[in-house]
Amino acid sequence: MGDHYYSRNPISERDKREFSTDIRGRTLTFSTDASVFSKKGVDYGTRLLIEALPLPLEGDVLDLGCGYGPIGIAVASWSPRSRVVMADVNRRALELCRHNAKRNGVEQVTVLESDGLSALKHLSFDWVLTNPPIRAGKRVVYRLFEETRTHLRENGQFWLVIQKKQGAPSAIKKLQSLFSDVTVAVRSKGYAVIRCRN
Ligand SMILES: C[S@@+](CC[C@H](N)C(=O)[O-])C[C@H]1O[C@@H](n2cnc3c(N)ncnc32)[C@H](O)[C@@H]1O
Repeated sequence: MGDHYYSRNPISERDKREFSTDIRGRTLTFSTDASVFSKKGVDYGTRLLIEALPLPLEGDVLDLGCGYGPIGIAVASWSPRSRVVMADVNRRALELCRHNAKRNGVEQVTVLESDGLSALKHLSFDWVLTNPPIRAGKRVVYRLFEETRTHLRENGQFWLVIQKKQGAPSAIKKLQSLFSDVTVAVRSKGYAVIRCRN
């Protein structure tokens, strides 16, 4: 069985890379590796989500399924008054994320292994941000939506990006069953950035 980008302990041969990229006018440098999502550069949907956010963010932010860290690190670098938790199941991604946070001089981040929000039971957030693990399946993704709902503060916002062909219309229906206000903030090339409020 091969690795997935959502394996807990990827075993595939290492393929370490480093790239620098301009995000919202700031240059960030990331290391990536085999068995990590979008290892060759920041994913189109991820970038669209970061560009749509009303930065700087204030308060407690969760980057759910952080991968090597582009969302949480970009947000932290723009939002000195935020506290950012970055969580993933993939240990190789978490190791890269810790390295990348340091590499980009971002200090207010905590990187944690967590299946959904299971290791974050005692925490609540003003912002939850995700490019969800579609390949892990609808059951996992919808569970992440449900867990987010219970950990989002009253005036909190949940932002995610999803492709139409990967089930955006049914994801929006699921989100509408959980949140009172679900809006498509941006659409581009078949991707939708969705904002949910309680
Ligand atoms: C589409 S990738 C996005 C990665 C990164 N945020 C980015 O934008 O490049 C989804 C991430 O969710 C993680 N993931 C999968 N299942 C998860 C779960 N049950 N709990 C937390 N993270 C999960 C994967 O390991 C992967 O890193």
